[in-house]
Amino acid sequence: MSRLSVNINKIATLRNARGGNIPDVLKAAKDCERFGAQGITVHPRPDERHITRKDVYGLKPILSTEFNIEGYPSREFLNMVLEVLPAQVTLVPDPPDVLTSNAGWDTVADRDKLKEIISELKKSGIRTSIFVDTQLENIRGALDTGTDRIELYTEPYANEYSTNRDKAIAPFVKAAELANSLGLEINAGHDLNLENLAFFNENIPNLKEVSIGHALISDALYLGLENAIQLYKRCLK
Ligand SMILES: CC(=O)[C@@H](O)[C@H](O)COP(=O)(O)O
Ligand SMILES: NCC(=O)COP(=O)(O)O
Repeated sequence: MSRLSVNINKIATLRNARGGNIPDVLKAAKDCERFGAQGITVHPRPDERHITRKDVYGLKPILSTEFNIEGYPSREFLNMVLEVLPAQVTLVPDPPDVLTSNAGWDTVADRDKLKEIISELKKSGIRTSIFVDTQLENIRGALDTGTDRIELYTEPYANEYSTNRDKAIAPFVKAAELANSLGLEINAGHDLNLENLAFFNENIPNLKEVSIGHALISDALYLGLENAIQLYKRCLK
């Protein structure tokens, strides 16, 4: 069964809109765990538009499930995660001003840089994952970086799902089969939702974990957080 890590960025977006502490991001993270989340994901960005450094430090001691921190590996980011020591760090190649993540790593061109960073993180006992698209050379290249896992960037799947879901899933199945054969573990995320998640999970062999934020928190406005988390988990059975 694949595990659900709830990305709480959007709860912080709402909080930051007024500058106070409503909603309380740390409490929301604990509530997500209580409602069944098997992990909490955050993606602190340099402008702290949602998750702040303070949130990252505040979350670590209170979480009882897997803490996954995503981000671009600037020296500042690396120093923070090496202090906080989450269970998993997901490296994402985002420039600082990007609206949201929109590409995976070029694992061939960035191999040496990724290798060095991944080795540093692994020495501290942190599991590593790198955000990648489905190009097979990027999956093969991921192996050379020494990463434990890849996170498949699922926006192209989500975009095509409603027009042709078989076509949408095909490159992901190929990428997952190759990753499995290389011994790379597989996570996935970006724009997964209640409509497209079950089909993705059914078709991707050995999918370890999905991280979902935007759609799940949006659904929670209508369904409530507990119901939303339970409905997403049902798609992962
Ligand atoms: C790597 C990834 O797909 C997610 O972390 C996504 O980038 C969420 O970030 P935002 O919430 O800032 O859009
Ligand atoms: N790694 C993907 C993630 O954490 C959440 O992405 P999204 O569901 O907000 O698109």
